[in-house]
Amino acid sequence: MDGNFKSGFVSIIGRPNVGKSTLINTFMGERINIISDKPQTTRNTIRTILTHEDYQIVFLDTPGIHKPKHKLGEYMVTSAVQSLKGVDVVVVLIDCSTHIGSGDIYVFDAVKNLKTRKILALNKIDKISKQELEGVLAKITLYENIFDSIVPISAKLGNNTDNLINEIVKYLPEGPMYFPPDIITDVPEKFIVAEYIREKILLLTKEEIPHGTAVEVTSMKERENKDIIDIEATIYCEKESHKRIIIGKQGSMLKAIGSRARVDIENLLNCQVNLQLWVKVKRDWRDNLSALKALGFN
Ligand SMILES: Nc1nc2c(ncn2[C@@H]2O[C@H](COP(=O)(O)OP(=O)(O)OP(=O)(O)O)[C@@H](O)[C@H]2O)c(=O)[nH]1
Repeated sequence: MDGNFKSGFVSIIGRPNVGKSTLINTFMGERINIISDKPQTTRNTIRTILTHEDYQIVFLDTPGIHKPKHKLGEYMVTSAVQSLKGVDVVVVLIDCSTHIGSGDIYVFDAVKNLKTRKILALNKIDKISKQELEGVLAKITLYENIFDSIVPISAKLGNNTDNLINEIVKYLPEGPMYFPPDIITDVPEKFIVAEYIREKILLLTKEEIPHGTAVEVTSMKERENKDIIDIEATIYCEKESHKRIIIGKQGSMLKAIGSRARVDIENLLNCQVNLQLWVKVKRDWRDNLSALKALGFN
């Protein structure tokens, strides 16, 4: 570098499940955003800040772009497209281990006319052969004029992700440090704690339950003179039958969710945690605007 500090905002977009959160976590070397193999895991735009002596990148992790089915879906798409305005670089992520289809083309169309610099990152190359990658690259030539750079990566294994960072930095303007160097996210701890709990629900329950849940951390208190934090959180679900599943036989499911979440939260907060979980039914919360607001979706 020539000594001039570069900084800017970078949006990572792509259809659900392509690996956006995994990529940010790999860049950061820490688990910040929740990851699951079920699509539509990320609901809010989360800012993650990567500071290096020569640059600072503020990543915006956006909900996957997809065709909205209900109000929460609409919110997620609006949030994704909104985040493209006013950023310095857009990284479009696709999963090249699956067929490049209308979902990806929908994303290409969404960015086509943006003046912003655009990088296409072909993710999950660890899942395909060299030959298959060549096939993907050949197919992509149809769209390559949309992008300033094309970079194949494996977000999960960290393959070629340094190169992607270099490409991003190349397009960043000279600028100030927006956040102090030790700040890695502007999301309150409460939100991350709630996301960790939701991640365990996604991991441990099946079918319609995961997307019908929201988690609210209602209290986080440090015990006086003790290195222990008491946390209370409420899991909202849509039906009585879901509530029964989330609680499980004699509370076994809730216990499993709680103990796994607790390990992650203790790592995050670096101290002992006492976690109390409650389950409540809030019918149709996904279509209810005031319920969405109460749960932090603005
Ligand atoms: N094999 C492989 N799997 C990956 C890679 N990147 C992500 N995954 C997996 O793909 C799944 C989805 O990853 P996420 O990072 O949650 O995807 P996302 O795009 O943030 O998903 P949404 O939040 O739903 O939009 C997870 O099971 C990841 O482990 C990769 O490079 N290789």
